[in-house]
Amino acid sequence: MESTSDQSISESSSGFLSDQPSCTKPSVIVIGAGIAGLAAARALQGASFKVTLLESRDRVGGRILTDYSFGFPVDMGASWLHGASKDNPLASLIARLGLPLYRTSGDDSVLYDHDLESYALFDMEGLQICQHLVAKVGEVFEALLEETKKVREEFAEDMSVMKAFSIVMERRPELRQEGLAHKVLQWYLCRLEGWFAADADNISVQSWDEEELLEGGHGLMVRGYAPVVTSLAEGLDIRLSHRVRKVVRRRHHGVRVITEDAKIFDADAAVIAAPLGVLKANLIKFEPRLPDWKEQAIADLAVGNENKIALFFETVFWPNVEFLGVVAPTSYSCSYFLNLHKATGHPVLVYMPAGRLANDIEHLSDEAAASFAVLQLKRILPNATEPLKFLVSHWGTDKSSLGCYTYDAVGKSHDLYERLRTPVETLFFAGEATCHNFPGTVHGAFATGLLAASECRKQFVEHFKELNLQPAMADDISNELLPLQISRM
Ligand SMILES: Cc1cc2nc3c(=O)[nH]c(=O)nc-3n(C[C@H](O)[C@H](O)[C@H](O)COP(=O)(O)OP(=O)(O)OC[C@H]3O[C@@H](n4cnc5c(N)ncnc54)[C@H](O)[C@@H]3O)c2cc1C
Ligand SMILES: NCCCNCCCNCCCN
Repeated sequence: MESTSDQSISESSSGFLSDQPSCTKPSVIVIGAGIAGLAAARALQGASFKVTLLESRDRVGGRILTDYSFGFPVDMGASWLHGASKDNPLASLIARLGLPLYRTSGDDSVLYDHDLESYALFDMEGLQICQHLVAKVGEVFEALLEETKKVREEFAEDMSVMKAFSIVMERRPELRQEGLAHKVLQWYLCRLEGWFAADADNISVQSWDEEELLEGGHGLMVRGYAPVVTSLAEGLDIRLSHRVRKVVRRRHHGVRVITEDAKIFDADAAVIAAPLGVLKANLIKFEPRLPDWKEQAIADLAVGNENKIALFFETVFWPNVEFLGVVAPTSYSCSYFLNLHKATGHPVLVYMPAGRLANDIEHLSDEAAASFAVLQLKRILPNATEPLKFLVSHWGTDKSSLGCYTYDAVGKSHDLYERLRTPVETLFFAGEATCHNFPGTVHGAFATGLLAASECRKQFVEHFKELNLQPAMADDISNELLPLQISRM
């Protein structure tokens, strides 16, 4: 299947497009060993395909990255299961692996993965803000969001969430907040921007609430997400450090995939499970070019940024709450720290900037980024100690991600996710950016991997009748019902 120069090309694809039915196994190349690529590869292998997974990094998991250098797991990418219930496509796997969850929020919270059960908000002078004010401003924020729905019905043209807010404030001056309440409102906005990984002046008011939120609230993966990807990767033919640079659709021989060091892989089909950021930057060339509608979807979907700065301290010196926040006059200057001690018992705070702030911090050295996070902490807890160790993510500039996850930009339709997913001949597309219902999530990406596998199998099933290809849902990732282990109900 693999060869190393353009001159000596191995012809190992089964000749799917020839007239004769084939009795050799159909072959597929999956590009990208994130959760979507792993799910697709596993399901296709279970369906009797010969599967080769090409991964640019020297590890699997993609935007799932559990770091163990503190001596215990810390997720530097995804860390929540959004929708901690049996309806989640990942629930059965997580339950079977016995991975505990710590629920940080119930359903329908205005803060998505948090609620107001366990937190401490401070102003820049270190004064804690009374919970009554926080709850009251939360209600105002919800009212503002509700009012933006009326605005979008009135205007034919899309606009940003920020612009819609300002129209609402003009009309409903009683919703405007002054002084400390204004700063708390900015903090709510900062958390909305964190959820979408984009600034409110870039998020579409038409589409921001199109995604589906599964029931069950939001559960932190207490032992990290790594065991999920490790279990999916088991037994697969994964070629690490294989960065794909070209995908060629061939007339009679399926697909040829070429890596940056000129290795060539031929197969009957390919699943493209590389991140949208990578596709947008044209790091993978398609020959012939992808159809216009597909190129347009790649161009029009937007990728945001969110990073994590994990600070490992000798001891806990902060309040025993799930998160700490700093309010400020603009959402850009607000801060948010996740207290991992609450869920895991380890003295770690994770500072999470998003949008423009995440991009700006990503241009700093890791030391400067960690100092910036500690500075925000010292504003509210002047006796904060220096961390023993720190970790800094770089999702926006890492050329294997080039962004954190997808969001709906102003003037662009939510249908683009489906367009990005739609196959082109023998090319199937998977990944969070192809998920209409749950974009930007682990479970959404996982579901698209299974879907791509299922569509790929369907395309081949007629031609490979004799082989009796199995349904493209491997037994070990089926919907067996085991209960999730969840604390903080
Ligand atoms: C900071 C952060 C926090 C998040 N928090 C959460 C959360 O709490 N809960 C949640 O549900 N989701 C969260 N997400 C989103 C979630 O991580 C993603 O939606 C999901 O992991 C994406 O999976 P994927 O398989 O689509 O893409 P990826 O995981 O990015 O996989 C794509 C793979 O393709 C590889 N690749 C790239 N280019 C090439 C190439 N040229 N050739 C070969 N391989 C290539 C990459 O290395 C990668 O392994 C978060 C993301 C980030 C960054
Ligand atoms: N409160 C911390 C925010 C962590 N970000 C997780 C967001 C995961 N995806 C959101 C999907 C939005 N479409």
